Amino acid sequence: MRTHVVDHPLVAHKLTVLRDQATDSPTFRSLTEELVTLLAYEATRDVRVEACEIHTPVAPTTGVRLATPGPLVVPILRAGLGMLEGMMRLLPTAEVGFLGMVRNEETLEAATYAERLPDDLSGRQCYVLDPMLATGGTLAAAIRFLVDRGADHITAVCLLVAPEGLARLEEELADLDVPVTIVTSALDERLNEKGYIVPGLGDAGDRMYGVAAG
Ligand SMILES: O=P(O)(O)OC[C@H]1O[C@H](OP(=O)(O)OP(=O)(O)O)[C@H](O)[C@@H]1O
Ligand SMILES: O=c1cc[nH]c(=O)[nH]1
Ligand SMILES: [Mg+2]
Repeated sequence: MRTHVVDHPLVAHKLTVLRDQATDSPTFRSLTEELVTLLAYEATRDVRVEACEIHTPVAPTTGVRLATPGPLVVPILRAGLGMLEGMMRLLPTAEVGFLGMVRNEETLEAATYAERLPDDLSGRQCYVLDPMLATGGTLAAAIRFLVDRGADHITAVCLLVAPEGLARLEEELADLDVPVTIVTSALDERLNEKGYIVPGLGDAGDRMYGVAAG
């Protein structure tokens, strides 16, 4: 597994505003989109392309286009939904599949409550969107789900990751022979006793959409 922390002053600036508890929901949502577009530029460095012949108004030439089948973008509901538009700005022709997952805040175990994805992901490159990689339970389950369906290349885009979550992914996904890359704007210090990332930004879903029951 490879982890890439994007080192760019605009990423750091936007992340700082997201972390600030004084930032309101509309600002949080629009900054998330902007930040994800910057992360998406790095996350798509190895998006699959194929050669193609075209004619410019002046001469024939060889270029590249996205390979077929194209990438699948998978936001993890709820909070991953707030990252979708930022990603689609760079991959407007990508297909989108949805996974609804929630972490039990007592046990910290992840559960899947919704799934809307192609049945067969053979040969598909998948981009998973989830703002927070905390204990890693949610992302580990999501990645295994996609690989079990046939996905052969996984990139997860996360606003923030915790060292504990990265270690869990390394351990739980060690048996996969599919390349997994995590692209993030920061590797934070640790988790607190409630499984929240420190310093983090709080509950990403709540900050985007309001406090959810349960
Ligand atoms: O790494 P983990 O410890 O599994 O935690 C990370 C998960 O927690 C949050 O989702 P949450 O369960 O709060 O659902 P929500 O997006 O609906 O708020 C976050 O968006 C991740 O999906
Ligand atoms: O810090 C955290 C941890 C899990 N989920 C969040 O939204 N924030
Ligand atoms: Mg939440």
